[in-house]
Order: sequence, then structure tokens, then C-alpha cells
Amino acid sequence: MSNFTFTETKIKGVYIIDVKMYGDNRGYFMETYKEEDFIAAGLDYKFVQDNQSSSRRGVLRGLHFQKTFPQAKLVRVLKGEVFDVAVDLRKSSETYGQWAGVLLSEENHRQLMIPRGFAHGFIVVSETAEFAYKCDEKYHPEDEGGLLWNDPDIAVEWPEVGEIILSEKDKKNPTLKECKMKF
Ligand SMILES: Cc1cn([C@H]2C[C@H](O)[C@@H](COP(=O)(O)OP(=O)(O)O[C@H]3O[C@@H](C)C(=O)[C@@H](O)[C@H]3O)O2)c(=O)[nH]c1=O
Repeated sequence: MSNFTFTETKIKGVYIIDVKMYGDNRGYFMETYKEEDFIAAGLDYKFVQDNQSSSRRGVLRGLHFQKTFPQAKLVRVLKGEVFDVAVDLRKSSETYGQWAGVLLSEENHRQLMIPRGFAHGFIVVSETAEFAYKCDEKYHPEDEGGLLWNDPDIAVEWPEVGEIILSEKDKKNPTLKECKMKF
């Protein structure tokens, strides 16, 4: 029997994944990824790179994608809490330009599966957060693309966290209208 529950969001292909935890007097155990269970749920990805980042409250990383080497991402939080967002950039999608968002935390142990063809980002809600994710394509620095986090046409409803902290690169990201990105 699988330890995973896969729930598709309003955007086709984007899944919230909950995991059964086994607690005892030592602490807990949980599986965080199992190829055969993901394939059985229709999520057949071959992950080739794992990443981890740490950020303080108000840090917003995103919205990021790779243009010619798109990455599917399986994302989760190790410490703290973030609001995680995927924006659909698939040209033939009925939900092109729309976003899905979910709170991921060290308490709910939730994961979000984001297919290729999306921009991805998150904002840190807790004092600090450690974030981990698997990618099915390696990092290509020359291929990076970004979308402005507060593009009014996408209108992500980011939670209120006070001051928002962006990288210099992310401050200069274009809007969807400006970059017309479609996969
Ligand atoms: C993403 C990445 C960055 N780096 C390096 C480049 C740079 O010097 C440093 C920090 O990179 P960034 O500022 O792009 O890191 P960050 O803003 O955390 O970028 C990440 O944001 C989230 C939202 C994503 O979805 C990821 O795909 C990725 O784009 O790390 C790698 O060596 N490998 C990687 O895979």
C-alpha cells in the first residue's frame, strides 16, 4: 500500500502530495519519494538534480523557469513554512497564465509536484525556512528565465509577510506580457 496521497490542483498536472507519517517514541519516519508510487499515480519523472536553499522571512524566490531545458520540480519544506506557487506557461493549456499555490511546512510535510512548462516561486512565511526540491533536468545557467513576482496579469495572492526580499535578478524580471513566455 502506498504512503502517498496525490491530489490534483485546479491546474492539470500540478499535484499536492501528502505522506503518511510513522511516529513512535523516537520521533517519526516517512518516505519522501518512491518512484513506483509516483509512476502508479501518473507522475513518471526521472529526477537528476536535488537542491536545497535556506531563506529568512519575507524572502521571495521566483518566479523562475528554464526556457529550452524546462524542469519539472518536486518541492517540499524541511524547516519553517513557505507559500509555494506554480504558474502555468504551457501554450496549449486551458489554464495558461493561471497559478496554483499551497502552504508547505515542516508540520504538514506537504509536497508540490510541478510539471515542466511552469514558472515556480515561493515566499517565506516563518522566521526562516529550509526548502528542498528534486528536478528532472539539470541547471542550465544560460537558460534561466524569470517572471515578475507581482505581475498584475498573473495576480498571485501572496500572503502578507511584511518586507519582501528579492534577489537583484528577480527585481528585474519581466511581466508575462513583456516576455510572452510559452512552452
Ligand atoms: C538554481 C541553481 C543555482 N545555482 C547557483 C547560481 C547562483 O550563483 C546561486 C543562487 O542562484 P539563484 O539566485 O538562481 O537561486 P534561487 O533564486 O533559489 O533559484 C531557484 O529558485 C526557485 C524558486 C526555483 O524554482 C529553482 O529552480 C531556482 O530557480 O546558486 C546553481 O549552482 N545551481 C542551481 O541549480
